Amino acid sequence: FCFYSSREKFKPEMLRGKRVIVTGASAGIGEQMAYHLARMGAHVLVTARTEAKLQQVVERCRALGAGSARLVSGSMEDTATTQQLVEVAEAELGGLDMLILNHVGKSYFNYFDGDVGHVQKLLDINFLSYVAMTVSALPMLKRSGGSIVVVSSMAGKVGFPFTVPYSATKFALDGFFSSLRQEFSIQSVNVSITLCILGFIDTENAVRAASDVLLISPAPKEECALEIIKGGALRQREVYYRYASTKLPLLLRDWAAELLDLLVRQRYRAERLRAA
Ligand SMILES: NC(=O)C1=CN([C@@H]2O[C@H](COP(=O)(O)OP(=O)(O)OC[C@H]3O[C@@H](n4cnc5c(N)ncnc54)[C@H](OP(=O)(O)O)[C@@H]3O)[C@@H](O)[C@H]2O)C=CC1
Ligand SMILES: CC(C)CCC[C@@H](C)[C@H]1CC[C@H]2[C@@H]3C(=O)C=C4C[C@@H](O)CC[C@]4(C)[C@H]3CC[C@]12C
Repeated sequence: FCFYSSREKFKPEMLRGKRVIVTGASAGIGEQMAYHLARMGAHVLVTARTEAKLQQVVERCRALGAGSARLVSGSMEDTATTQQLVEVAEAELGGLDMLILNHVGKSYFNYFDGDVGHVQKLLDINFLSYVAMTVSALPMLKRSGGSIVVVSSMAGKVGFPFTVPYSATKFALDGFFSSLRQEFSIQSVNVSITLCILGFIDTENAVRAASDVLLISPAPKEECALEIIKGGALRQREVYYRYASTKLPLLLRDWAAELLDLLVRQRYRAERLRAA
């Protein structure tokens, strides 16, 4: 009874007029999320480093019917970017309903090379900037009873080979945001936190990096983007996409970890990695 009665149905109208920040929106899943939000009539504020690409995304969002569309360009390593995003949301949108944290810094798909500096840099971009954005946007989200959506990965729940620095940053997100969700619950803070556990998705960067090595076909970024938005709008604690290839393998994780590790390794053709 509890299971079914708590399942509200998603309707695109849920996003109409909502004010949403999407990070990493110049490409891949973030770009597709911006288009879905635009079709639903949301006010979208997109961000990434490449201003020219963001300009095109904003134009397409307007054509698709967005309530409004704006951009802030800059690196998430830079606190000035987070500050500017929050200022634009406050001054031009009058607040914020949903913060979608999606960007990731460039890494390599190969054996860990021992570069500690790269791990540090990736933690700054993939983890610390998520924390900083959350802290800066929280007053607005508390006012609106809004939502934080954190895009993570199966690699943030299970150790996969060839993504050592990346995986560390994604595990960190789970620790931070799952702990924070508990505190919000204790303090009755009406801000939802949705952690998204994604499998292999067909974005340009991911396919280029990994498709040769992986014996898994990537899932479509358009559908992935929609499932993330749905989960955020319904205030779900976690989103699994695709469900069968993420949620089901996780059933093995705590009870048959060695078996899961073995099944994972069988899906990699390590001999095809380009020499590091
Ligand atoms: N694709 C996949 O197979 C999977 C993806 N995911 C997750 O989904 C999310 C999106 O992935 P995907 O769409 O593939 O990623 P992409 O590589 O396609 O896009 C990454 C985005 O982040 C931006 N970005 C990169 N570096 C910075 C920076 N320093 N500051 C600000 N923005 C930056 C890029 O724009 P710009 O270069 O202009 O700054 C771009 O818009 C990520 O969180 C990823 O971990 C999870 C599981 C699998
Ligand atoms: C065998 C099953 C239990 C499921 C396995 C799923 C595996 C294969 C999935 C889950 C998470 C995926 C990685 C990811 O999160 C993000 C990126 C960044 C991108 O730029 C390059 C591709 C990469 C490394 C993905 C590669 C494929 C991974 C490991």
